[in-house]
Amino acid sequence: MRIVDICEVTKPISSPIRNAYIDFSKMTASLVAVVTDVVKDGRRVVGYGFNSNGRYGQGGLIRERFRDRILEADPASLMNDAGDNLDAHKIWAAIMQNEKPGGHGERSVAVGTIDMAVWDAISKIEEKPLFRMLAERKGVEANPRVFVYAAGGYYYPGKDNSALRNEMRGYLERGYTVVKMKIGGASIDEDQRRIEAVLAEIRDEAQLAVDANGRFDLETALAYAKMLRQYPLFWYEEIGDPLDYQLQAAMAEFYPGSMATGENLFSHQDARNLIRYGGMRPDRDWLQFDCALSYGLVEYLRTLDMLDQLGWSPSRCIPHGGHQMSLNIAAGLSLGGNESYPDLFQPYGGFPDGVKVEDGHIIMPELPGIGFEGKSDLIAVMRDLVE
Ligand SMILES: O=C([O-])CC(=O)C(=O)O
Ligand SMILES: [Mg+2]
Repeated sequence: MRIVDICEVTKPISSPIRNAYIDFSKMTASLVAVVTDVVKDGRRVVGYGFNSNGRYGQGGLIRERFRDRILEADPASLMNDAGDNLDAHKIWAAIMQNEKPGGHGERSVAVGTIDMAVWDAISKIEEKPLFRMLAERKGVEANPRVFVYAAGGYYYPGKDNSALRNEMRGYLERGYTVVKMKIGGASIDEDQRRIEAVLAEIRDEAQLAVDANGRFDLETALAYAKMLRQYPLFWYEEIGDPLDYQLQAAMAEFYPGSMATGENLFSHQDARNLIRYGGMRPDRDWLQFDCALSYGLVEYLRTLDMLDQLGWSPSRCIPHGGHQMSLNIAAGLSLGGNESYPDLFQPYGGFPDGVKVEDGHIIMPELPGIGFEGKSDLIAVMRDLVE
C-alpha cells in the first residue's frame, strides 16, 4: 500500500465581502488529492483536502517542497504498525523533516491541507466515517449530533441594516440558533447600530456573536468592550492581534461575557501561549484553532492534549473554518461544535447534501472518510482533479 501521487490546484473562492481586516476579492484555496494504490469497491481510494478561507492557496509550498517528501519516503515508513493502513503521524513526520521550529506562517496551511487529505484516505481505507474512527482510537463514544453556528454579517458594498437583518433572518429560517456578524470595519457608533438591528431581528430566537478579526488596539478594544457588555452576546471574537496575549488577558477584566479567539494561531505551541498568557477563562471562553490552517489534525491532537493538561475541556473548542474536517473532529472527539458559513465559500464549506440544521445542530451522516462524497458540488470539483 502506498501513496502514488499528491496533486494540488489553487482555486478562487473570491467574494465581495470584507471583514475589519481584509476583503475576499482575491481569496483562493488549495485543493489537494492524495492518491493511493488501494482499491475499494472497484474504485481507487483518493483522499481530499483543502485549506480554510482567510489564508490563500499554498500551491507553491505543496508542489515544491511537501509533495516530494512524501513521494520520496520509503512507502513502508508511512504505514501503521499493523501494516494495513497509512499512518497520519508518520506521514506528518516525513512532511516536516528538515523544518525548523517556530515561524508558523504559511507552512502550517500547506501541511494542514495535505493532512486533511491523508485522514480522508485513511478513514476511507478503514471504510469508516472519520469521526467514528477518531472516537474508536481514543476509546470514547462518538456523538454524531454537532452544534453549528452561522457565520456571516460581513461588510458588503451597498449593504444596509435591513439587508443585514434579512441575512440573519435567513439563518434562523435554516435552523441556526447562533449567528455571527463582523465588527471593527466601521465606526463604533455604526457598529452599535448594526448590532442593535440584528438583535432586534433575532430577539430571543437566537444569540449573536461578534468578530473583530484582530483589528483593535487596547484602547479601541476597551471602548468596544464597554459598548458590547450591555448586550447578551454569545461571544466577542478575535479582539486584538492574535499574538497579543497581553491585550487578550487585559480584556478579561473589562468584558465579563464570553470571548473567543485562536483561528490565527497555527501550532500547538502558539495555542499553548494563548492558554498560558492570554487570560482565557475555561468556564466561558471559546477556542477556535482550525486544523486546516495549523498543520492538520496530527497537530490538533497535540493541541487537545495540551488543553487537557492545562485544565481545558475539548468542549470549549469551536473551530474556525466551516469545513467537514472539523465537523468530524467535533463529533468524534467531543468538541463544542463547529463554524458554518451558510452562504459563503462554496462548494468547500457546509454539509453533505440532505443534512439539515435543526435547533442549531446537525447529525453527521455515516459516510466513509470525511464525507465529501456526500456533497455533490464539492466532490465533483474534487474528482476533476484526479479521477
Ligand atoms: O472573515 C474571516 O476571516 C473569517 C473569520 O474570521 C471567521 O470565520 O471567524
Ligand atoms: Mg473570526
